[in-house]
Amino acid sequence: MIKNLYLVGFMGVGKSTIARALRRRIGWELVDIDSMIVREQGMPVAQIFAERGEEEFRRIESETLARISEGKHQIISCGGGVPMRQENIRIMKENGICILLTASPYVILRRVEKDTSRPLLQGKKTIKGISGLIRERMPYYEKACDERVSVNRRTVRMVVDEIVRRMTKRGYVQEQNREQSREKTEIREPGGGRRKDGIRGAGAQDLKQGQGWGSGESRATGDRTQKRPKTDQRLRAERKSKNGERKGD
Ligand SMILES: Nc1ncnc2c1ncn2[C@@H]1O[C@H](COP(=O)(O)OP(=O)(O)O)[C@@H](O)[C@H]1O
Ligand SMILES: O=C(O)C1=C[C@@H](OP(=O)(O)O)[C@@H](O)[C@H](O)C1
Ligand SMILES: [Mg+2]
Repeated sequence: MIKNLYLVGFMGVGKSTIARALRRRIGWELVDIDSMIVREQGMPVAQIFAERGEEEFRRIESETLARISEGKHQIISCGGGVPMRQENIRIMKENGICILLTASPYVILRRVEKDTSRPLLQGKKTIKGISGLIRERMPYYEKACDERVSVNRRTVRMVVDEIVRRMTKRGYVQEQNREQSREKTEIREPGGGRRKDGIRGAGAQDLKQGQGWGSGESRATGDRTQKRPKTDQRLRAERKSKNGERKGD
């Protein structure tokens, strides 16, 4: 049995969001390395970069990764820079499976353009800037990962389904009753509001069910909001998207 599941990939690809949704689905502990660093250091990532420098952030990041990797059955959301150190790759390989989430520069740009918490993206929020950074990092990401999953044109639920499918195929988790497990993957926000990017409240840190919130994540194509189709239509669409992925990824 594997110990941990590590999510890696470029900034804004959705590692933290997917990790939270996966926790509901497979019931493992959730550890977001950046959140843990922020909590333990008592300041945001951007402030650590500004006051202590990137090297110090990387040292803390590696130390945190090593420490949490001693635990088991954890979904570990890594910061986008984790695979840049060979030592970090070694730790992940020794302690679990590493899944790389990928997205086009366009999707990344849309997700990070209003965000100010990622210091390495300041002044680089253009297709050219993001493409350049992705190109530099991709060899390290490839080296670290055991599986890669595209998030382009996929909702949080679709990405989670795909990861669970891969984990099940490898015998690392047992697939639960699909509809039951979906309940756990519902992502809600107060008032049931629908976000512009087509997912519901996936950015919220502390999501709880049963608080009179909206009825779950909407299905989206190309991150655009759509009315949620009926179940059999939904399953057909999902199968179609999986076929598309096999051809395209
Ligand atoms: N599948 C998705 N569809 C649409 N938006 C998403 C999806 N996954 C994540 N997001 C949004 O993208 C942004 C970045 O996600 P986040 O989980 O913080 O990325 P990372 O941890 O990889 O940097 C957040 O606003 C999040 O809500
Ligand atoms: O790619 C990187 O070097 C970084 C990614 C960030 O995390 P996310 O990938 O969750 O945005 C955060 O760790 C820090 O800003 C550095
Ligand atoms: Mg994150």
